[in-house]
Amino acid sequence: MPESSTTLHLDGLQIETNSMVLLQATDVSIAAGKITVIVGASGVGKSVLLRMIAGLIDKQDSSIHWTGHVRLKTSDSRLSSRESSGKDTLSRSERRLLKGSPNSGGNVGVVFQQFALFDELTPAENIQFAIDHAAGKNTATTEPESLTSLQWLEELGVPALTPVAFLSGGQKQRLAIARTLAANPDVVLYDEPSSGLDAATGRQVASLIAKTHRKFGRTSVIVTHDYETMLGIADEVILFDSQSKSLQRIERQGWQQVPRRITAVTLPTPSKSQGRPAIARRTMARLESFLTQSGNAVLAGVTLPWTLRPNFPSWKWATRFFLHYLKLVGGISASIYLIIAGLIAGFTTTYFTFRFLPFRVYTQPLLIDELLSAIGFALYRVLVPVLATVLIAARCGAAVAADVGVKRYSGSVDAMRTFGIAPRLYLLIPIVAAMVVAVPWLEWLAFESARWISAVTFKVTHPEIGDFFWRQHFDARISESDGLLASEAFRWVMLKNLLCGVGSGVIGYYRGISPKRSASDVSQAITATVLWSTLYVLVVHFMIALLEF
Ligand SMILES: Nc1ncnc2c1ncn2[C@@H]1O[C@H](COP(=O)(O)OP(=O)(O)OP(=O)(O)O)[C@@H](O)[C@H]1O
Repeated sequence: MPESSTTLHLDGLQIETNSMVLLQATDVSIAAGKITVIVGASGVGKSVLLRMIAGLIDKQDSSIHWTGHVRLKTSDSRLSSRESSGKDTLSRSERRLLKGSPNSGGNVGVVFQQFALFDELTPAENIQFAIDHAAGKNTATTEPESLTSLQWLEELGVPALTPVAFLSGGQKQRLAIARTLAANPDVVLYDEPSSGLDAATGRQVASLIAKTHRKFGRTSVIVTHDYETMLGIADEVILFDSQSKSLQRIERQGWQQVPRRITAVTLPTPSKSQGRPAIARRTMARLESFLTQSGNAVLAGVTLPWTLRPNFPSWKWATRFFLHYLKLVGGISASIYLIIAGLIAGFTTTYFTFRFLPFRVYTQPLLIDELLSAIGFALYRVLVPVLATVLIAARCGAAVAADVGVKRYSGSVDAMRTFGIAPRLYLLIPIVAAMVVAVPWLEWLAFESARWISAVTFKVTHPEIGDFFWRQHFDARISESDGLLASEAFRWVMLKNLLCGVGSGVIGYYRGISPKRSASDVSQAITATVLWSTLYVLVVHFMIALLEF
């Protein structure tokens, strides 16, 4: 059996939330190559501790504060090379997130309670993703694994052809374990691996963890309140004591007493500020969150060009995510949506302009050619761009916010971080690139539909005049003499498309990626994206119109 030589040290660790202390300054070492089970009552802070060890809680996090250090130490000289070989793809804020944590290069893998799998990828692709991002790592385990993704699936008994969404809870759990191990981390953290499973399945999961631990040899840490299931496979047990708020190592002879020593968490008495009327508290919290998010939005806008530098760890995966987002924002449903919008705009402008022309019998013969070129001009330069980009901002911005929000809520974004990958690389940049490609395409579809229906409408309402006349005048002020693509009009339209598309994608991304504690946070992110991105698009059109005309 290969054995990990990596010990995990928690030095002077103190963790508190805004309302209570979870852990008093604590020093603990977690033995290399062993299974350590951390048990504690529900709500004592086990998941927060695990997220902290995994480098997923920023020291500047507004709701959880921690001090102290988490260190990985190998018994040979390989640690230093591991630390310096961590893939440097993280943005400044993400590097700050991992500062003080050992997980800057994917050294600590996490099997998340909610599995945190990528639903849009197949089971094999989920594992390949981990393998590709573990490649080149100088491992501290004695035998680096070189299984292929299909071998991992076979090893853990996960069906290769079933989409991730259709796997059972137990199969997802096994896939999550396989994916974490495939990334070749030194330390594997398991977050409540038996939660939500019946007793028999919980025991199966425990023996699977023991089996993979024996076979692949990592330092394993299981955080659980299900001591009955997990004590059976433990080498070491640490109690997260809710009274003393400390981590206490329990010697083997004391394990039988663990159930008695797990005591329910005492909820904190409300502090003075919490004693304020609920409405005042909620209003203050909302105002604070609004100001923080507005500040973050301005900062994100200013640093965007730097954030978008494409230093991908793998172009293959960047392309894979780009294609996912291209389908999401520019696929069939979005295309049909924009075609319908174009048809409505083209029909209404053409039909109603002539239908409600004042003193029609006299004015139409005089104005008909001018009116047609004005309709063409207005549709091309203003109406279709405004309509299309507003609809795209709402439809595609919401799709982006929903996709990223669900990834955030389900833990997939955290999973990416534990592989040492900044989410901006495979989420933000592919989203922006997909918008840059999709928005001109969707706008073109909308305009061509408007143009076509305008011709049909004119032909039906003016059968005596005919096609040629319509074409001659509708296009008169669109393409000008230097050809459509080289024309100034085209450049203005493209500028509006790109500004609106990129902005809507960025708003959707940042709304989606902000912390999500419940499903309603995801729906709020979607609503806010629709609101802010449509408003942003209208402002862009207004500002550009001032320059353009
Ligand atoms: N992001 C956060 N901001 C503020 N408080 C938090 C946050 N996450 C967790 N808490 C609080 O920290 C405490 C510990 O939560 P945690 O989820 O770690 O408990 P746990 O021991 O894992 O419980 P369980 O076994 O029921 O999952 C809870 O009171 C929780 O409300």
